[in-house]
Amino acid sequence: METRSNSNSYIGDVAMRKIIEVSNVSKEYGGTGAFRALKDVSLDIMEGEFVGIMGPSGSGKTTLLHMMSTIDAATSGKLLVDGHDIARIKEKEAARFRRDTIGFVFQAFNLLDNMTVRDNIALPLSLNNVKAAVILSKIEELAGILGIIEQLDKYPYELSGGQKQRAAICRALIASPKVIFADEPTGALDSKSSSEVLECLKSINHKLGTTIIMVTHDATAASYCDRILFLKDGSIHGRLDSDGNKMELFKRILNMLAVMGGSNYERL
Ligand SMILES: Nc1ncnc2c1ncn2[C@@H]1O[C@H](COP(=O)(O)OP(=O)(O)OP(=O)(O)O)[C@@H](O)[C@H]1O
Repeated sequence: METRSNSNSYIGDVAMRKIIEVSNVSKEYGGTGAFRALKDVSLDIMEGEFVGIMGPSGSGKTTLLHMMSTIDAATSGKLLVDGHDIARIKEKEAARFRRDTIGFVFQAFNLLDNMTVRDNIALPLSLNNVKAAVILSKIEELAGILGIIEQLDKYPYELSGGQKQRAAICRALIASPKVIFADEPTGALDSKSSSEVLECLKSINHKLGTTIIMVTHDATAASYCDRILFLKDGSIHGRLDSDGNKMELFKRILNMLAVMGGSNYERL
């Protein structure tokens, strides 16, 4: 995540590719001029980053996630995802683009209770007419990384919350998306399950190079990120970069939230 520039960035000699480019994006709900949930937001997210979005309730976190994940359209401004201007591509192509490029993880898991975990994970690729053998081997590989091999033939209601979320992450990854958008992925989990899920997200970020963008209220969850973007009243209020020390970053997050005025922070 970076401030705007016209070219890709470099670390050493390695070019960092922008996967998301948000330029002066605003979002108004209830018709133009009614309520500005996002105000002229600009940011870049680089391929392979694990980025957190924090801010008080109502600050625009989910709205920004919906804009970047193309769930909803911005009122003004420009948004490029993997170099594509979603507002300019036809709806049919946009649906395929989303399917191939983006994966979602939600607080409520959204698994189907009448299908096994394996079938839940396979669903996005089954709908894409991918061969069964390819799907099954991909599921084994991902379930190995996420530690849910033994849960594959169970039904979601037989799993713990953490196992359900790890299954949901597998499903989000099955079509090999470049970006995973996670909206409060640990919001419904106890602290042990939260850590397991966050370790899994970190692991897929490292092993598969998947870019992860995560909205969270939880400073511990955010401390797993490479960078954190803080929203307040629909604008970017601050940014923190990790130097690799999770505990140090956690303290800096708490300081940032204190400076921002955390009166409507429910869970810190
Ligand atoms: N569909 C909508 N119609 C009207 N107003 C909306 C809509 N969605 C969100 N808002 C308003 O926009 C503002 C930002 O909402 P958003 O959900 O993005 O905040 P948030 O930071 O994700 O909050 P929370 O942490 O409580 O989930 C809020 O004031 C909210 O009431």
